[in-house]
Amino acid sequence: MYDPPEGPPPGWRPLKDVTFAPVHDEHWPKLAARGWTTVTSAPDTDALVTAAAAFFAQPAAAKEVPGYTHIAGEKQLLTLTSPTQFPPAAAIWTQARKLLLEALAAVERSLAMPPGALSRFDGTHSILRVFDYEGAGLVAEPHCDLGLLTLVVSTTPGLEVWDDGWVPIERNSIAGTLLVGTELAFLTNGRYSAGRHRVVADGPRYSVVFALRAHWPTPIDYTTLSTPITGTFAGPPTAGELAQRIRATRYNINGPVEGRKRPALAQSAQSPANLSK
Ligand SMILES: O=C(O)CCC(=O)C(=O)O
Ligand SMILES: [Fe+2]
Repeated sequence: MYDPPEGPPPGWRPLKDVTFAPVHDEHWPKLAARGWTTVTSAPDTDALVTAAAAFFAQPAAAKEVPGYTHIAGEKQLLTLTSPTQFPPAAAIWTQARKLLLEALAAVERSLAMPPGALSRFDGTHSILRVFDYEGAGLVAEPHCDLGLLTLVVSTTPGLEVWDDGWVPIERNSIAGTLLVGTELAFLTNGRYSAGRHRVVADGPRYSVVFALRAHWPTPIDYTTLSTPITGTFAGPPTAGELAQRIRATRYNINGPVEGRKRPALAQSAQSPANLSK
């Protein structure tokens, strides 16, 4: 069988070398090529996990709060849309957001974008999720995240990332994993790939997932995003319209199981070129 060559199409300029302290220099290029890399330091989530475990251990009636979901046999999760919604999460929210904004600044430098070209999408649409996985086996199906960048920190290995095969990235003791979301793949005109991942659990596992998502009202300035490295591109006028186009091509992996029986959506449906139409 013929395997197409790896790498950008002819004529694309290479990304600039950048240094981002929490990622080993030799690991950084994986972020663009595959959409994931490991970080050597991440916020300490112990206190948040302890508080969340106490919350999850309560009877169902006590958990009827906004953002709580239970998928029987698979997981319980708490989705926070602001840092004050669950006070034990406030410090992690601040630290994770800072780490991801710094990573985004490194992405800007690697693409010869002016400072702020991507980090200006920061706003009030980011989320923090705490998961209590109770099932075994595949507890989060393969997917790419919606947003700009995601940080995953867990108590037990389980996250797997795609690299021509599933890589159980948390089996080596790592501080956390950085994932590229579909919004960032689009805003870099595909120079950063969205990181495909899934969760395979072999016992109880807690994870803290901070997803930096583009602020919906922010206009997308294609002149600033188009550089000699990204090339020229165009698409929806605002981050909100971009998010809606991405959502229209996918389903929520943390939703009810019945809604997830559809075959995995073709990656092409989410390619930057398709989203710009
Ligand atoms: O729990 C995890 O490690 C990852 C969960 C995930 O991929 C997601 O919620 O998008
Ligand atoms: Fe995810």
